[in-house]
Amino acid sequence: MTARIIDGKLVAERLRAGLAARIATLPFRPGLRVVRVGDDPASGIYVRNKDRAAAAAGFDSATLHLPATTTEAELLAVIARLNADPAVDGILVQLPLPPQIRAEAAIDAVDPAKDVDGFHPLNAGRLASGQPGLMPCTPKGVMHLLREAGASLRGARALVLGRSQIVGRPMAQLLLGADCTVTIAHSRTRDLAAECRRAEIFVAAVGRPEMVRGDWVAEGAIVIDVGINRTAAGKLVGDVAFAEAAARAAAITPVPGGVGPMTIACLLENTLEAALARRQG
Ligand SMILES: NC(=O)C1=CN([C@@H]2O[C@H](COP(=O)(O)OP(=O)(O)OC[C@H]3O[C@@H](n4cnc5c(N)ncnc54)[C@H](OP(=O)(O)O)[C@@H]3O)[C@@H](O)[C@H]2O)C=CC1
Ligand SMILES: Nc1nc(=O)c2c([nH]1)NC[C@@H]1CN(c3ccc(C(=O)N[C@@H](CCC(=O)O)C(=O)O)cc3)C=[N+]21
Repeated sequence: MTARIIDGKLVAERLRAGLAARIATLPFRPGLRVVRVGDDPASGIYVRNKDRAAAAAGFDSATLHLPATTTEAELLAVIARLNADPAVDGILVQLPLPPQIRAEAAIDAVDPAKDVDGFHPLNAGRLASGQPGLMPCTPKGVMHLLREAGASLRGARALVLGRSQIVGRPMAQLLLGADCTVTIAHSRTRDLAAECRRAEIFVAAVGRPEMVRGDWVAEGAIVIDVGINRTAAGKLVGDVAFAEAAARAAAITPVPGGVGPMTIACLLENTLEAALARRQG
């Protein structure tokens, strides 16, 4: 089998065009503020792409770039100001943060109604309880791509490789909500390759370049590669060995041009959703 390539860039463009059309009818511009502390290079790509996409879709978007020496108290003060600002609908605190700042403290400080990352424990709890709320952008983007690929999810065996707070866990919750039979694999999983081979829907979010080999992939599986890893040569590669996996999968996402652009489109979708909920009750 040779896999169909799921074009995340194209799906993201369509999603953003739909958001732009809805925003054009509103009497206000949804406000997004990204807070970046220091100069983590991976965050640089994300912030640049996001700024461009937000402006083009009609958002009132800005990035607050704080020095790497910012204290936790200073960051919390910035977040408090954004929480109180009525023009701000969405707040994203870019991760990772420098070592003197606890990520948990920053995440907990964001008003859950403005938490467009969906990382606040209230929103994570809503997701785990099957209640509506702001959902993390990357897993939400993956669900869009699975629908786009025509995946039949009800009763399907899904495996999520990775159990991080920001990708793996919420991903598993969304798949469960879509009636998949979900396995979560991680660094302590026994017989990892055999577990992976059972999956009809395979989502890799492990952060290890090309760790998933072709023979870990079931014939006809749908493979979603969340990983974004930069090689020594400066090239971006996913968590999946693409050519090997594509020889067995029914459909697969590339890196770049797969999940990454969907994360940004879903961030904008969440910002519009937060704005409508806040301003129109
Ligand atoms: N496309 C996008 O928009 C985004 C992409 N990413 C990318 O996704 C990837 C994952 O990110 P994130 O979830 O934040 O990463 P984390 O490092 O937080 O989590 C990695 C997970 O993978 C597991 N893991 C690590 N090594 C192994 C191994 N050898 N075998 C099995 N499991 C392993 C860890 O297990 P354990 O819990 O046991 O330690 C952990 O649960 C990265 O490449 C990141 O750059 C992230 C966010 C957005
Ligand atoms: N609070 C917070 N929320 C996040 O969602 C968050 C974060 N912090 N920290 C960093 C990670 C990483 N991340 C990316 C999103 C999109 C691309 C992206 O657009 N990638 C494109 C382009 C890559 C390129 O051209 O270099 C692609 O994969 O095609 C990359 C990386 C969001 N993250």
